[in-house]
Amino acid sequence: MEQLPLKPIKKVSGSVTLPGSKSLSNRILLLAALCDGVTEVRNLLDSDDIRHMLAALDVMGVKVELNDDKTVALVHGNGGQFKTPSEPLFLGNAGTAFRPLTAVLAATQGKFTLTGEPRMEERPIGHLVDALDALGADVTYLKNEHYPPLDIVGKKLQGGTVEIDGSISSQFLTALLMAAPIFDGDSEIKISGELVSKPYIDITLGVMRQFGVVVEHDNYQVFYVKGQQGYTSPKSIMVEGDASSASYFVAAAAIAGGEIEINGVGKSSVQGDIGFAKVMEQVGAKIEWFDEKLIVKKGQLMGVDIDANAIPDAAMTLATVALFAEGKTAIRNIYNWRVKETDRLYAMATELRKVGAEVVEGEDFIEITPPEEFKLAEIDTYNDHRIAMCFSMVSVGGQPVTINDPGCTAKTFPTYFDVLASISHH
Ligand SMILES: O=C(O)C1=C[C@@H](OP(=O)(O)O)[C@@H](O)[C@H](O)C1
Ligand SMILES: C=C(OP(=O)(O)O)C(=O)O
Repeated sequence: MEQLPLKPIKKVSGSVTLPGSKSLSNRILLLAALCDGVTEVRNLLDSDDIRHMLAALDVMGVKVELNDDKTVALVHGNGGQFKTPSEPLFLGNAGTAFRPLTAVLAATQGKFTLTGEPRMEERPIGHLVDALDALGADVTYLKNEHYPPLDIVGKKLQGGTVEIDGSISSQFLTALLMAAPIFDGDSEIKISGELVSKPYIDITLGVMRQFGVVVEHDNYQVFYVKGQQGYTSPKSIMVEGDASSASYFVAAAAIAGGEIEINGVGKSSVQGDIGFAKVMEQVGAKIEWFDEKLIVKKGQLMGVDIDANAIPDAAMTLATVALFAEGKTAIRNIYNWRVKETDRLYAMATELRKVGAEVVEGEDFIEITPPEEFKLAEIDTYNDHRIAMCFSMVSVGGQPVTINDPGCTAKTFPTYFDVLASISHH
């Protein structure tokens, strides 16, 4: 296994340009494929999660031309006339590929098998499949009930009134919303359970709007989508920078100072994870807000107690910021950390203890008290990009640390450690 020893960092300064948002990239690619005609996608993310979506589109007969650094794509949409692939669609551990493709393929002609990495087979999809079943779709579990891999025999779906449980992942609702405009009739989608990760639904509705589909809703409880609409290509579309990826640089500047300019997200961001910068202001970071840029400086950091349900990905970064804040930090209402790339509550608690923090791991929360004395540790990353990126904060705080399997950042940010090195002073 590769290991990356990180030396203590004294100061960070300079400027970073964020790679494109994972959430936007995969939504845009799929909707562009469902259009007739060509869509130019600019600032596309080049990472594993996007590669899996691109590979799936390729074997289903959607032509996508990429520029040399794979950040501009010309997607030749074929109106959703997907070719039945001769082999299973392997989607890695990309939730933003697996869930939306499940719903869209269930509603288009063809036969598809969707598989993924071993961890994908442990990530639930039952709430989405239940809703698709209720709409008359033909989706079969190939191994364990409620989990991938899946067999899908796609067909025209009529729509109608359907319930979907929103309490484990917002991606199930996102998937159903993205498929609903290609149903034959209108849909009324009712949420059961408390809808988690709500800002991701705004990302979905925003991208659908850019592709010509307007969804009405009653306070995120009932969604109304007209059938037989199809999507209309915006011709050219820009992916804004990844707000979850921004969290590491916001945190680094807040911990180690100097000043960092973060280009690609700002006050006009459509991504909920921009809310992490607001949380960091509460923690003590000094932030200047521009439309598509942030300038962040160090501050006196204090532990906070927050409900992080709306920002599950970026909130992980707060768990390592907590190592350098005064007093206790509590991150609450994050049960679904347990069903992501790994059981993130367990993994975070375990690795934070290795560096000397006192940690309480609750069923849906984590409380962190910073170490009295840091311990030299090798951090296991559980094939979870965010654990690897979060624990680089230990070095940002002036402590040496070793990151095991640093290559796992390829899921969303393959160049992360190079970018961090480019702003680091030892
Ligand atoms: O829709 C999306 O793009 C995402 C939704 C969130 O998942 P959940 O809704 O499962 O919390 C988030 O954690 C994931 O990284 C991306
Ligand atoms: C939860 C994540 O990914 P996915 O899109 O696979 O759910 C993540 O990127 O933190």
